[in-house]
Amino acid sequence: MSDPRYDDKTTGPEGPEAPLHRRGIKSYVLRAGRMTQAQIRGLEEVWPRLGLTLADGRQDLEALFGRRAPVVLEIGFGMGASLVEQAERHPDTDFIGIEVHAPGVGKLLDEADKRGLTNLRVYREDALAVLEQCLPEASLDTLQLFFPDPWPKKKHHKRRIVQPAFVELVRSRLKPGGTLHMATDWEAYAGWMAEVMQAAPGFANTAGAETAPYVPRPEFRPLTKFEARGEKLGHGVWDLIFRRAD
Ligand SMILES: C[S@@+](CC[C@H](N)C(=O)[O-])C[C@H]1O[C@@H](n2cnc3c(N)ncnc32)[C@H](O)[C@@H]1O
Repeated sequence: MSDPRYDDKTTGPEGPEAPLHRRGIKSYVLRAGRMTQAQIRGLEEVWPRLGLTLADGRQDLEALFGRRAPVVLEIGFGMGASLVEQAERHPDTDFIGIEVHAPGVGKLLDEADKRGLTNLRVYREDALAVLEQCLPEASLDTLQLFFPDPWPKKKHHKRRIVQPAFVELVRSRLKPGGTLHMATDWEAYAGWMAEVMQAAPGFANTAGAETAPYVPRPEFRPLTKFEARGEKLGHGVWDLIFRRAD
């Protein structure tokens, strides 16, 4: 069955000027799916320790992690393998993941527990609500958005998470000098991201003149499930890293 997030049969170019109807429009589709025992264990047994909800309200991140450390937020971590890998590789950095897909949240929690990670917390919520309601201004060192749903059809472009209002919200949650790192294997979405970012006030592109607006694939970004899937399909990959400049 075709999936509108990837089905680009009627795609056509559209600029980033399309308005963001943030209220009521979702950048995701909730899919039903069977859960493995490990995923259920993650959601039931590990969630009370590492899970966060909108009802927890605005966070004090130093109090949450019990220390002052750089904070990385990842939106849409999928099954979470790359986020777990990063948290394990960087014990001196704190990580927050947001994902709406329950099996992915369960899998991430199960893995985080098995590896004894203490520097990772998870929301199973819409990332826009978490950004607005739970994360303080100027609190993040990095925000990662890896392989977001491309929504290729023109009529679905309004469901793309990267929109002018979204990046304005992201900017407010980044510390000055903090970075927004996006990656996609959809060339048209990469161009859209670049246009949105170049028009967004208060950001500077970190790309050098040779590769701008993109940066070479950074070695520190672990291969994600969707990147591997795109590679098999022969897709290219585009990384964009913009710094909050003010
Ligand atoms: C194409 S998948 C990529 C997953 C992962 N980053 C990877 O590269 O393997 C995009 C993910 O973003 C999640 N997502 C989309 N919009 C979201 C939102 N507003 N809040 C939280 N998660 C979202 C979807 O549920 C989906 O799992």
